[in-house]
Amino acid sequence: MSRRFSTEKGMDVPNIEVDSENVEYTEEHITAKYLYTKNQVKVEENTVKVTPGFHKYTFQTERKVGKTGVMLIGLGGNNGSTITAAILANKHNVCWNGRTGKLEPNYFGSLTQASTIRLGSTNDGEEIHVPFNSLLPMAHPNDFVVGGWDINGANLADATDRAAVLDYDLRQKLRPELEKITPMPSIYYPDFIAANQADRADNVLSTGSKQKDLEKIRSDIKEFKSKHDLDTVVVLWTANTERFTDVEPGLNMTADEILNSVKENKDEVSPSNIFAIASILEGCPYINGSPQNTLVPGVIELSEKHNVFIGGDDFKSGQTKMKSVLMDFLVSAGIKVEAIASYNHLGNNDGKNLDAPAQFRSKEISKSNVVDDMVAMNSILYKEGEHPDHVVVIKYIPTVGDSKRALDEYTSRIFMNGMNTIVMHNTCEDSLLATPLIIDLVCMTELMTRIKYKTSDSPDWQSFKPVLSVLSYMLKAPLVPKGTPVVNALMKQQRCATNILMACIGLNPDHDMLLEHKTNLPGTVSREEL
Ligand SMILES: NC(=O)c1ccc[n+]([C@@H]2O[C@H](COP(=O)([O-])OP(=O)(O)OC[C@H]3O[C@@H](n4cnc5c(N)ncnc54)[C@H](O)[C@@H]3O)[C@@H](O)[C@H]2O)c1
Ligand SMILES: O=P([O-])([O-])O[C@@H]1[C@@H](O)[C@H](O)[C@@H](O)[C@H](O)[C@@H]1O
Repeated sequence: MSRRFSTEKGMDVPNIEVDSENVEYTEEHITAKYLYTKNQVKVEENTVKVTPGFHKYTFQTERKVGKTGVMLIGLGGNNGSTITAAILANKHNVCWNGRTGKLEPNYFGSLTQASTIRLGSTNDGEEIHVPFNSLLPMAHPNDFVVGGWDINGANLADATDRAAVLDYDLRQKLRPELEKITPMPSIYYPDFIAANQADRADNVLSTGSKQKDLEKIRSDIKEFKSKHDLDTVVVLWTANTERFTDVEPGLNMTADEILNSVKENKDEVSPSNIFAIASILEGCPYINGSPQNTLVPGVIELSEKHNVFIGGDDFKSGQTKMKSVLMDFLVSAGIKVEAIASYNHLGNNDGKNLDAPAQFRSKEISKSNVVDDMVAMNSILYKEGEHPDHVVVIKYIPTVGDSKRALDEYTSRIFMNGMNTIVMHNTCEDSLLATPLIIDLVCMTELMTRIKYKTSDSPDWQSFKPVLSVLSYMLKAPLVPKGTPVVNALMKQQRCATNILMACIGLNPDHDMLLEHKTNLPGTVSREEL
């Protein structure tokens, strides 16, 4: 049985209050002492020695959610225009007539806005699940101030019509507000995106140098922040997929190198490199929603020097999201996936840009590496270096527009060398699946700017590491701090995010054991009595 907390419009989400001597609530902060348990493993020849570890943290979260701005690079694109329109529709509860009658706006598909977390159970066995965004004070998308840049100058009303993602009636109702929004001119270096995008580029900066481009973007961010009196600005790339840049000494291996490469106007510095640098220098978190390698070592070092969050790469919205669930299920079940044929066709401008080999290659990389961790976790099935055959195909078929058709075939070896084939057809409404992730990326990033921690070894408050790997759930190719394992399995990523939020209010992670229903549960003890 599970109680339903209504999150109907106008109803507040439940107020979570943790009753523990280890959690303190003040006007400004929630401060929680947390015992982090971690098994330390040591492999000695054929012996695996495991030592249960206990690590004391104190997390502190600022309760005041600041006024949050979102600056989208690619504001006029399918994702950019759709998220802007959807926020307006939700904020003003704009309903519209669809094929099936009156339709209401929602944030379905967003982890932070439409998922729940199991807190535990009551004494009479009632399971209590609460909205994800009720655990800690979080920004609400309705309150986002949205702006940004685009190499195309269409206003957002024309852009949503061009995208044709949202229903016509809704677009018409939102037109008066949307047409007031026009993207700021952006950086356009033709070599980085497909040549077929050239006819879109009518709203480009012409400062004459990459250094001046950097200075202009920095001033755009400054001006946006001050004009709207913002506490936090998150800059997010949802512009076209760029080709990969070279990564080499002297170019972008260190913060100084990449700053010098900008000054020296080097060809290999991409528009997205410049946006990332500008954001970091303005103290604004930068998120890469596309697959290109914007976050080169020099940009990462710059974020570490300035202690500014960065995250990426490539929204995990449909076909890859399904892959990161199916592969986890199959391999965890001891089923050896030996071939994955991953094809899709789409007809939006993203698909048009990906029709060019260099841009497709960026996407192929992010879509292919997603199985690596799941293969690596089962050496019974896969020998050292063994991988499933895995092909990724993307074709551009204008007729289908944003309604991407994904066709996947998983061929696996099963018991006694039988073979099993799973075929899936998944109509991924690309922008309607990706834009809730933009909300989650911004909400989680803004929250992380308000969380500090200290430990028994380091008594000074510090923030999480600048490479924000807690965002992995939303991303195909998660960027992680050096030396960190890359986790792509979707449920592990979701548990990671959920349990970090639970830890920030001093709660235990949900381990699914439900011993209370399998044994006679003993009374609770304090940690000291353990
Ligand atoms: N399901 C999804 O939609 C999904 C999933 C994962 C990743 N992505 C990535 O998100 C990005 C956007 O997807 P989309 O469907 O909105 O694409 P889109 O082509 O509709 O929008 C991209 C926008 O970026 C603009 N642009 C290109 N270069 C720019 C620059 N240098 N500065 C500013 N604007 C620039 C274009 O004019 C366009 O309006 C793509 O890179 C895509 O690969 C999308
Ligand atoms: O997230 P996902 O559905 O696996 O991947 C999608 C690709 O299949 C699609 O071809 C591309 O246009 C989108 O940008 C997105 O990356």
